[in-house]
Amino acid sequence: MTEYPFSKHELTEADPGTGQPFASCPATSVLDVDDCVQSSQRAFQAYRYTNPRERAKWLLAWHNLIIGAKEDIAKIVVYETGKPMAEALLEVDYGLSFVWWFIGEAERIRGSTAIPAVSNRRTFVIKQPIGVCVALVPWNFPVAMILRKVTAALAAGCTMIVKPSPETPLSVLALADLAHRAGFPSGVLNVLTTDMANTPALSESLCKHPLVRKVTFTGSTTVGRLIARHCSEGLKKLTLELGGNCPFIVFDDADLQAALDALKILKWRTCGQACTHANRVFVQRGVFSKFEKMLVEATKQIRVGHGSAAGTTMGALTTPRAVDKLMLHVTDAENNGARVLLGGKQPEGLQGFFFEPTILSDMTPKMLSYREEIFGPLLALYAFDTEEEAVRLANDTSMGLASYFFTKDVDRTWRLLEDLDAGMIGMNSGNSSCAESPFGGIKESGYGKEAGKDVAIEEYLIAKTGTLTLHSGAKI
Ligand SMILES: NC(=O)c1ccc[n+]([C@@H]2O[C@H](COP(=O)([O-])OP(=O)(O)OC[C@H]3O[C@@H](n4cnc5c(N)ncnc54)[C@H](O)[C@@H]3O)[C@@H](O)[C@H]2O)c1
Ligand SMILES: O=CCCC(=O)O
Repeated sequence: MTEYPFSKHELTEADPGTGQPFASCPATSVLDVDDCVQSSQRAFQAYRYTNPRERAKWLLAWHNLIIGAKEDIAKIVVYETGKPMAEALLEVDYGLSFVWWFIGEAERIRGSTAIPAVSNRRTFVIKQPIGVCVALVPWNFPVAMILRKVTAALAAGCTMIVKPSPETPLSVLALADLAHRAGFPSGVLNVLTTDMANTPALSESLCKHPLVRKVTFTGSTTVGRLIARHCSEGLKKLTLELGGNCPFIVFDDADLQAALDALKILKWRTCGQACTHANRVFVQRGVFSKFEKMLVEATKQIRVGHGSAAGTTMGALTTPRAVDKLMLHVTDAENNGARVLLGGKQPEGLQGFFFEPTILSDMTPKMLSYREEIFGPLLALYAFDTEEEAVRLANDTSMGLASYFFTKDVDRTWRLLEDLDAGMIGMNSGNSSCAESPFGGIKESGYGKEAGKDVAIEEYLIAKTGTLTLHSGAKI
């Protein structure tokens, strides 16, 4: 890898599947921020005036290069995150869906015109790129999260600086290299890799730099609050995609197999590390025992192992701190009366950051896992009796990212769509994140939308109102 022009420090990456170092890359610091932002600002001055079709063509070239490098990118993701190869490949495909979507959006940015109450006036709103943007991105979907943010910004005519999580810088560097090869002018996409020690100061400095106009962050609510504080000083436009504490409700009349299939993905994929995952699984008492048994049987089929090993269906957690957190959740639940149906500890004979797929039953609102995002392979089962109780429990959280429910009752489906407090509602559906739909939460899960028609690209645009007075010839 070519040496990064600014920094002399190194970030060492560990393979979560072995716990051993496997690569290193530059660790930049606050001292590198101004040069980087200035480079993005210079690039912006030209890039903002490129024709949208030109931007779409560059995005298309990037899209095709990513397809060509899919296996290599996925392999990097396996070693950075711990996820199995099949999941890493799916992540690249998921990421590509955003590139494809924003290729189309680039040419569909629209303003508006109107005739106001003053008859000889005409008003119009034009949309322009906001300026230099910063993406602070997490480690759980390093490819998809970056592509979702960067392609929206670049389609809008903005330039972007990406600061990847210290755990996953290499996949981002690979994507940036492909963007360069796709023809994007230098400085349109810049990357500042860094280690954990430098992350807070570097992120703060990016958020507070006067030339940065927009920040987008995906990560925990705790860090999201900090970012909002940093951005408030310069009144920067901000998108926050934060934690979930997502409820998953199974009613007595549900198609249990469909609910199980959805839940398997919403809990075990990415080793439980997704903001949209089911954190609290509420099952109505009439089907509780049956569903519990189905779940345990299905979970026993999971093969935990290194992401690169054939047959692995669940990889390692990405960070060692996640293993400690899971132990804490299991101990807390057991101490408060939960039953461990499966797992509950680290598997034997595996090096690295592993945890057994764990199912806890007889959970109650007293428990830590009820209040906090688990972000790991721990499935917590709660029994309920009535729809009112299920809705009350589901909404009993400061978060509001996604909610899911399974029922065959159409009236109830509509009621729950209206009553559940979340930005995304899965109705007899599991994870429904896709490029075509707005992604984002309410309450402490953040604000702003990524993906979806018009709304996502709006996050990277400013609106300018023009008022023209006709001094002669006005017909109305
Ligand atoms: N919404 C998501 O997709 C998502 C992704 C990753 C992590 N998380 C949340 O994070 C928790 C665990 O992850 P973690 O242990 O890495 O948590 P964390 O809160 O330390 O970090 C979350 C993210 O923020 C970054 N970060 C940390 N401190 C920062 C700072 N001061 N300024 C800027 N960025 C900073 C990290 O590099 C990471 O990408 C999970 O429980 C989950 O709630 C959410
Ligand atoms: O974990 C955060 C994002 C997950 C998704 O895009 O579905």
